[in-house]
Amino acid sequence: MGRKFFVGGNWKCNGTSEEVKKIVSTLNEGDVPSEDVVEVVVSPPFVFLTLVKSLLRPDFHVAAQNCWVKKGGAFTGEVSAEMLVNLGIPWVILGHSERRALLNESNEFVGDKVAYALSRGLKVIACVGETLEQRESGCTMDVVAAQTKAIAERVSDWTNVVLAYEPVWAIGTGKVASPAQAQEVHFELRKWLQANTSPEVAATTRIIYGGSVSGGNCKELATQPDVDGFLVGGASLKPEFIDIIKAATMKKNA
Ligand SMILES: O=C(CO)COP(=O)(O)O
Repeated sequence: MGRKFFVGGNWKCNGTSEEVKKIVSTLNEGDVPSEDVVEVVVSPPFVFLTLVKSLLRPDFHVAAQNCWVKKGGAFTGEVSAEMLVNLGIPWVILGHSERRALLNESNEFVGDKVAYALSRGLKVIACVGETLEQRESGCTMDVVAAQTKAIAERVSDWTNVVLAYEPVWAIGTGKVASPAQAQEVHFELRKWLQANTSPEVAATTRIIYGGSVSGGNCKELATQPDVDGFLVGGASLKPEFIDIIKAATMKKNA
């Protein structure tokens, strides 16, 4: 089906310029599979985007962690999709659960952002995921389907979308979803795409997992048939990010 393994590193709101340079130099020295096997994208805070882009090895790419929902203008504190394009930043993460929860980004707002960013030529890592309460009350699929639906209603071409399943209860908690739990939701999401977009979109869209991914648990997660890569938080700031990128070879051999 040709879904190239995808590993994203979400640095969140971390780092000084010295720390950022150190992380980049570790990444640049890392021995990882070729671009044919794995697509690697790192996402520093806005203020470090150009620094990282200028220092980072050419086979790794850069993502912003957010962008504004429409054309720039009188929106103090926001960064527009046009600005990212202007700086040559190819990717943006949208709909991260931290923004949904802390900044009240609704499904519709995230859907609008995804559509606008794509329309400007950005590639999008769109995040979905349920809270612990939602999982425990048995509505995981309802939640992630509603989040995905708000995107699907606004987007017809999924070529430049990577869907990140990030259960909120697994983010930054050290409580990783089991490979079976991740596979179950990824399988259901793919089924949802099949029914609500097209069989082709379902077969080709990468669905990546995020939530306490580490050098220790990445291999087993990577062997799951519907896990097409990872969105890594904490571990993406450490040398073990290289090991997580290498999990791509598990997929090839799986
Ligand atoms: O939110 C995440 C990536 O976007 C996951 O964060 P952690 O890997 O730190 O749990």
